[in-house]
Parts: sequence; C-alpha cells; structure tokens
Amino acid sequence: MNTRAPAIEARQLIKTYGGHVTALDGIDLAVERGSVFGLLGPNGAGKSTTVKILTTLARPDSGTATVAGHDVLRHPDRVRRAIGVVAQGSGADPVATGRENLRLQGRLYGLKGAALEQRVDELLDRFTLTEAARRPVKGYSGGMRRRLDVALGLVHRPEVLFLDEPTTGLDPEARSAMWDEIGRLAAEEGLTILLTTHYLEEADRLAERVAVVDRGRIVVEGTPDALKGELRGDAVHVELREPLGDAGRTLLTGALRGVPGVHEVLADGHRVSVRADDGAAAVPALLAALERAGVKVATATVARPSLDDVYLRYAGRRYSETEALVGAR
Ligand SMILES: Nc1ncnc2c1ncn2[C@@H]1O[C@H](COP(=O)(O)OP(=O)(O)OP(=O)(O)O)[C@@H](O)[C@H]1O
Repeated sequence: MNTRAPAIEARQLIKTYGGHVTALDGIDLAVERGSVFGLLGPNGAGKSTTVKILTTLARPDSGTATVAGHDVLRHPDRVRRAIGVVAQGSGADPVATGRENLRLQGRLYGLKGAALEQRVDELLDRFTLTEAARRPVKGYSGGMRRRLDVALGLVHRPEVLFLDEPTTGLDPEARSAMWDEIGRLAAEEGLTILLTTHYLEEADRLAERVAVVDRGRIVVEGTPDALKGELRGDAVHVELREPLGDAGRTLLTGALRGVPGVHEVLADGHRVSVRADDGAAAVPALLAALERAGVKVATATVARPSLDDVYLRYAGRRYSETEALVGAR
C-alpha cells in the first residue's frame, strides 16, 4: 500500500437510480491522510450516495475509488476493515447497554478477552459514557446515542472514519460537544475523517477542506478560509419589501453594478446580495441606487463572507433556498 497516497480518492463517480435519477454526475475527490474533509450540500445533493460507494455499500455505474489504499470495487473486504462508518440512523441495539453494544461490535471485528474489555473501557471513557455504560441505550439522550455511534465506529481502530451528518437532530449543546470530540479525534489520533453535513457552520468549524456538492457534482473545493477569501470584500445583503419580477431584477442588477466598489450583484425574489470592497461604505450609495430604481428596502446588512456566500457564488442560489426547495418537494 502506498502510504503517501490520499486516504480517499475518487475519480468520476457516476450513479443513477432507476435509470433516470442522477445521484452522482462525475464526483472527483482526494482526501489527505489525517485530515478532516467536509462534503457539504443540501438534502439530495449526492453526499450519502458518495459515502455509500466509498464504504462499499453501493456500486457506482462508472468511475473508480480507493479508500486507505484499497480499491472499493476490487477489494471491498479490505476497505471494510480499514474504515469505520457512522451512518445517519443509529446502529446501536436500543435494548442492549452501551457496554454490550461496544462488546458486540468488538467481537464482530475479532477482538476478545482483555483486549476487548480494555478497548471498550477506553471508548466509554473517551466518549464520557462510563457512567451510562450499564444502562440500556433506549434511555440515552440524543447526544449520548450519537457519541455511542461514533464509539462503535471506532472499536477496531479504523484508519478512515465516515461520519454521515454527525450532528443532525442534536440540540445546540450536544452538537457543540460532538464538534469538540470530532476535532479531538482528528488532532490526537491522526484519523482521516470524511464528514457529510448540511450545516455550513459545521463544515467551517471542523473541516480542513470542504467540497460543495450540488446536484451530484462538486461545484467548488478548498479550505473554508480560501473559499471565503476568494470572495473579495464584504457581502451586503438587502431584503426587499416586495419581490422583484424578472425585468426588475435585470434592471436593478445593471444599476447596482454601476455603484463604485461593487463587484458582484445577485438578485433573487426578495433579496439582493452584493460584494463590495468596503461593505459599510457602499451601503449609502446602494440604498440611493435602489431608491432611484423605485425599490423599497426592508433591511440592509453587511457581513464578512461566509460559506453561505461561497455556496451562493458557486451553486448560483442560496443554501437556505435549496433546503426550502427540497422541503417543498
Ligand atoms: N435508493 C434510491 N433510490 C432512488 N433514488 C435515490 C436513492 N438514494 C438516493 N436517491 C436520489 O439520489 C439523489 C442523491 O441522494 P443522496 O441521498 O445521495 O443525497 P444527500 O446529499 O446525501 O442527501 P441527504 O442529506 O438527504 O441524505 C437524490 O435525488 C435522491 O432522491
């Protein structure tokens, strides 16, 4: 095995369901060993399908992938031994205790005797589950269950850990605790972690590199800072009192582009987003231009670029909107 090769490498993965739903439309990925990589995208973007292929649970229609140096199609057994998978739904048996779940998982990977007990104790301690270890999992809180899920994925000391939406459904406190834990795992254990998330903040906080997935394709990839840095200047978001029609949008976009210091203008329905060298300085001129165009403004805010702005730039629409679209389906 080539130890310098990326921990995960995928080339041109394509997957369709039922002949007409294109889940993946040519995904390319390379994840450095020992790093945390975030696959970011709204529901239905293709994140889970990518993870299923990389964890040998699904086959691509075409394309290749290696994980921990093993080909997912030719050596799925080797891939499975080298990876831990924490899926969206809990894999724990609710009737069994935390300790029993960990023991069972360890046995599945060939651990036994003192080595097994030691590993189980270590994981209970690391995920602050020692006190709850003798209680059935059905009585655990959401955060405790999720911590147990991650512990279960780590029993056999995998090289690569897949976390599919690790904090979905957790309250803010449990989410923050899980973020600390994931950060520690990567820093202290040299694990490679691929996490999928639809929380922009989660990717920003945890991942050294992020790929934005939209409609089965990676639309942009890089460090969160580099992606945000590519967006020159500040973001100015203006909420409108009345929605713009197509003609109004085109006219307004043209008018705002003429405002000094403004680079980019994106207008959609109720909102206009602008990039400006100095957001605060541009606001008065922007508001004046909007007034001249007869557009009524509800609010105007200036912000440093966020991953949401990165998404807006590359996917051409707002992250929250794609979520709303998916929700409305
Ligand atoms: N088993 C399946 N049969 C048919 N279509 C599927 C199947 N699994 C996924 N899809 C479709 O493939 C596309 C990608 O889905 P996928 O689950 O990979 O997205 P995702 O980004 O992981 O979203 P989520 O966060 O909801 O899991 C979607 O259009 C989805 O409806």
